[in-house]
Formats: sequence, structure tokens, C-alpha cells
Amino acid sequence: MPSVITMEHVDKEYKGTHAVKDLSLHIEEGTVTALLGPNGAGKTTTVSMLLGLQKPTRGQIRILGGSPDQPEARQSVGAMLQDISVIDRLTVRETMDLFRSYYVNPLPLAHLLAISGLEKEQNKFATSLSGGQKRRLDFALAMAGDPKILYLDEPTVGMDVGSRQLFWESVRAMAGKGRTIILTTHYLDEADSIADRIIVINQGKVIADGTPAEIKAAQGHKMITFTAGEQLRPDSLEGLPGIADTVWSGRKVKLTSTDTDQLIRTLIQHNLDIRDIEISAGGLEDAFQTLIQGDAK
Ligand SMILES: Nc1ncnc2c1ncn2[C@@H]1O[C@H](COP(=O)(O)OP(=O)(O)OP(=O)(O)O)[C@@H](O)[C@H]1O
Repeated sequence: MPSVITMEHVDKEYKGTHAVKDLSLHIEEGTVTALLGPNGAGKTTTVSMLLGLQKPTRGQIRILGGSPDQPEARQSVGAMLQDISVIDRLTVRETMDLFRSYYVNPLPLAHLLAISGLEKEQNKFATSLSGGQKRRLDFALAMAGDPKILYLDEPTVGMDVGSRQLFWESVRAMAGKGRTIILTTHYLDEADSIADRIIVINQGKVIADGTPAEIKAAQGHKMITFTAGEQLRPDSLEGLPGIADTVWSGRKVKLTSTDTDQLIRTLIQHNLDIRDIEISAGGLEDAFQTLIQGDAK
């Protein structure tokens, strides 16, 4: 698969902040890549350099073989950024038509109305839409030029459950047609279900890169959860072998372990006052927390 996006040793420094450090990435055509990281990790800065809105301090970025700020790249790229801006005194359909007019091969208006689920609102002023509806309009505007590459920076913030479903279905359908999608999100379950590849960034550096399954498996953690009876005190669990982490939420306890088979035997041997025991594989959320905590050490 050819790389449609390449970053080679990219750095971005603001006054006093080294936001992106020596980032090298190759993104293949037709893939969905999630950039994950805590607040301030450098995700938005990365997306904004890929869009040509900011220049790297050092390093090189190529989009479809050219510079991100060239007209060829701009015609082939769509973006949904964190700031929502709607134009005064234009209806939803007029706003979509205006954006369609910027491109050589725009998508049909009816298609944009369908993927945003805004058919009923098409004659309303864009300023009168709800927050979630404005996000959906933003998505349609990002898609107006039928982009080869789509950037989605925290796209589902403010969307209700139904809107999210429609949104991710449209994104998946787009990837199915060979489009390349880069997204950032703090909803890790969404990244887990939608992304082919996950890149975890912390303090401007890549600290993990793989499929969701690889990222989860690399951490090798599983969970034992149970309800603690009145007799069980937190110090009864301290020092038991095989516990990597313990979280109490009221009487619910979550133990993280690399060897849950051994740990469950230990809990039973100690005849602890516990019930409703469940063993589960760690999710992306747990893998993410472990990675970030590990990187801070
Ligand atoms: N225009 C700017 N001027 C100075 N510093 C900036 C600027 N933009 C971002 N930064 C800093 O660069 C770092 C990375 O910020 P960035 O917005 O890229 O992070 P992020 O991963 O997108 O975070 P979030 O999840 O909160 O959106 C932060 O320390 C931020 O304060």
C-alpha cells in the first residue's frame, strides 16, 4: 500500500513548548488511524501541520507526494477541527452549497445532507442548529470536496448516541472506498472499534503504534473485578502476589494483573470476603493508562 501521508523527523516548537518531537509517520491509503494521547500531547498540532495550517520547526511533511500547503493537497483534503464555526445568515443547504463551490468535484448536496442527517434542518439557519447538529454540519463541510484524506479532530464531542452511530458508519463507508482517515479522540472505545491503527502520543513523542489488538495485547493486562464484603479491608489485598494495580470504587474492586489465573487462586486460598467475581481482558482504556503511566516513569 502506498503512503499518502509521510512525516520525517518533524519537530514543532512554540515559545517555551516543544509540542512535537522528532515525529516520523507513514500513513497508508485507505486506512483509519487514531492519534491518541492525553491533553497537550501534540495531536492537534500534528493535525494542523498535516493540514498546512502550521509549519514544522524542523522535518518534512508530504501529503500525496507534495507539500501540505499546495493547492493539489488542499483540494484532496477535508478537515473537521475542534472549533466549530458557522456562517451567519446562511441556511444549512446554502452553507453546504458554498463549500461545494470551492471544489472541482464536490459530492452531491443530497449526499451531504444524508451523511450529516440534516435533511430536515436543511432550510434552517446554520447558527440556529444545536451543538451536535453543528458538528454534523461540520462533517458534511469536511466531506464537501469528496476528499482523499479526511482529518477528524475530536469529531464526536457533543453528538448524541444516534448521531455518533451515523457518523462512524459514514466514516467507515468512506474508508471502504479507499479514503484515508486520521482522527483524534478521547473516547477510546470509539478508537478501538473504528481504527485500523492506533498511534499513542505523549509529550510530543510516539510511545505506541499498532492495531487496537496489538496495543492491548502488548500491555498484557487482564482484570479481576469483584464486590468486597464488609469484612474485606484494602490492606487485605496489599502484598498479594500478581497485583499490578488496585482500584476501589465504593465496594467494587478492580485488580489489574498479568497472571489472572494465579491471582484468582491466591484470592481463593486467602478465603477473602469477595463475591460477583469477573475476569476480563483489559480494554484499550487500560492499555492507554498503562502506557501513559509507564512513559511518565
Ligand atoms: N499556538 C500555540 N502557542 C503555544 N503553545 C501551543 C500552541 N498550540 C499548542 N501549544 C502547546 O503545545 C502542546 C501540544 O498542544 P496540542 O493542542 O497539540 O495538544 P493535544 O494533544 O491536541 O491536546 P488536547 O487533547 O487537549 O486537544 C501543549 O503544551 C500546548 O499548550
